[in-house]
Amino acid sequence: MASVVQFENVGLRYGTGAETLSDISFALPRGAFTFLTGPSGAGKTSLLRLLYLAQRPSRGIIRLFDEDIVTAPRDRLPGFRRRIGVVFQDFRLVPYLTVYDNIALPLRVASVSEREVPRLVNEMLGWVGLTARATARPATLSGGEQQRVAIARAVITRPDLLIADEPTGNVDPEMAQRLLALFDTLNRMGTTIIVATHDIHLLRTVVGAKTMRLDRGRLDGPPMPDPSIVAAAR
Ligand SMILES: Nc1ncnc2c1ncn2[C@@H]1O[C@H](COP(=O)(O)OP(=O)(O)OP(=O)(O)O)[C@@H](O)[C@H]1O
Repeated sequence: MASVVQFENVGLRYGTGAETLSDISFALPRGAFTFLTGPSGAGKTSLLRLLYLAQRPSRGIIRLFDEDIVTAPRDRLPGFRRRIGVVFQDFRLVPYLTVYDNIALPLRVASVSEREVPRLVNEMLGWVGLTARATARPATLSGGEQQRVAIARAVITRPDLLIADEPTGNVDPEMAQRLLALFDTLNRMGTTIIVATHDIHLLRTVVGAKTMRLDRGRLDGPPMPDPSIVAAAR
């Protein structure tokens, strides 16, 4: 597989208005760690929605795992989705399930043996510092705790592609570092990662990560190494 993600001249228009995304072309090689930045309203969430197949482009070609997902038959889409972990900006936890069962959900969807589930879920609970809240329901958690559940749920199956929309927006800097370290570990095991963020401090934390910048629906250029990291390496 040459690239996990490939966009060629992708455009997205909601309704009849102006294009929200225009002429988007980039590739994410397997194992890449990429930050997507840009001002509010630039189109970051829209680009991620195209990536996790919640939205079809108005034009252009999108390939995921070397397959054209725009022309792929509908029954192929669940197979693509199972290989993708998503951390949504608004978390989207299942309100009537406990923290434990929210995190276990993707394992159960993937029919992982129930004997394996406790070990995997408890490991993730430890990583995100929520062991003591395993039996709580999402509504009783703080925003930052909900965000950590959302992250644990997204990474527990070790997806081929992890897409995260402002995954550290609700946590303190120390927890942000810890979550980034979790992403970094996953990345070293082969997961391709794309993280949309406003947080410029975050961009400096992952050595080797590249940054793509969106401005009013257009990419500034191909993925570039973060200049601060290049400078630090010299
Ligand atoms: N479902 C939709 N229907 C119509 N317009 C939309 C829809 N979703 C987003 N937009 C518009 O598309 C533009 C880009 O929005 P998007 O949420 O992708 O930006 P963003 O860069 O993620 O912003 P933020 O950093 O504030 O989350 C905005 O002008 C927004 O109003």
